[in-house]
Amino acid sequence: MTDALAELGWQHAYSGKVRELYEHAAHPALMLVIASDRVSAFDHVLEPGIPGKGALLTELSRWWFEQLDVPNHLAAGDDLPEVPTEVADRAMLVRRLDMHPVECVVRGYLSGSGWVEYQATQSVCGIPLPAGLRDGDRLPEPIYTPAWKAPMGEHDENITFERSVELVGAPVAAALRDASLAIFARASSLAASRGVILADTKFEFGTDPATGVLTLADEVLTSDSSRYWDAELYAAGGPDRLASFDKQIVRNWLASNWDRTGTPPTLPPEIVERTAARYRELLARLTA
Ligand SMILES: C[C@H](c1ccccc1)n1cc(-c2ncnc(N)c2C#N)cn1
Repeated sequence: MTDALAELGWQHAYSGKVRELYEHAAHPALMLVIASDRVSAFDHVLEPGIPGKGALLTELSRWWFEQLDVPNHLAAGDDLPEVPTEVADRAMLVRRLDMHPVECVVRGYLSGSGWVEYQATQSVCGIPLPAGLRDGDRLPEPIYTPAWKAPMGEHDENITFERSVELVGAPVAAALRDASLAIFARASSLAASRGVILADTKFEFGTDPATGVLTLADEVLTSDSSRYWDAELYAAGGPDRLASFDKQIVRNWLASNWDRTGTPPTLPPEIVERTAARYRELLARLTA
């Protein structure tokens, strides 16, 4: 695949856990984001990949970009560089932005790093919350809980809104917050109409150097950048109420087959296929 990319002038620029970023010398204002079939859990990239995951999450990002009435980084126009057919269904051709070093996290429910911080401080990112909340509880209203983008391989660090002002300046910090909360409201409402809870998500924004417009970047509202729960399971309140729509099968299998030391075991074919089916199901339910 990399030969086909190189033959078309694409040069590898950056590797994430599950995605790659490419540049093109003849098209400096464009970049290519390619999603792999790799899946990560417990901070490990697991083997084997999940067939179709990259394409399914790319399709979900594209669909959300269409649903959201905000400027986004998807490239359009005539003189676009060719993308190899081998990766086309899991690739996004995007405009190069001046990226802001803030992970714009919005939480409608208390979970993950928010739950950890809440237990210690009864707040998240400096936002005080009611006492007595449990892991997975719905918050009185969605909260904006930014994080500082840590270097590759390190955990992002939850920061206060005031710290984000120091990082990007007051006007951009306020615009990031307002845009993130507005998009989350729209997306969580649409997901709810499909019986899916959008518990939390992470947006990334940049400023378009050609126009100065704040622009939604990266992947958007995928199950890699968001927590999606099944609304019926959540309402039932059972042990699966916080089951990640796509990764719970993997997490449950690892919990019973790995002691969390060393590298995780290879996933058996049945777990791989059931997980692939869940990715397909999530896309089908959200985009129905
Ligand atoms: C974190 C993320 C990433 C993606 C894919 C693989 C590894 C990392 N990333 C996105 C940019 C980026 N830079 C300039 N303009 C853009 N439109 C984008 C985007 N999207 C830089 N890094």
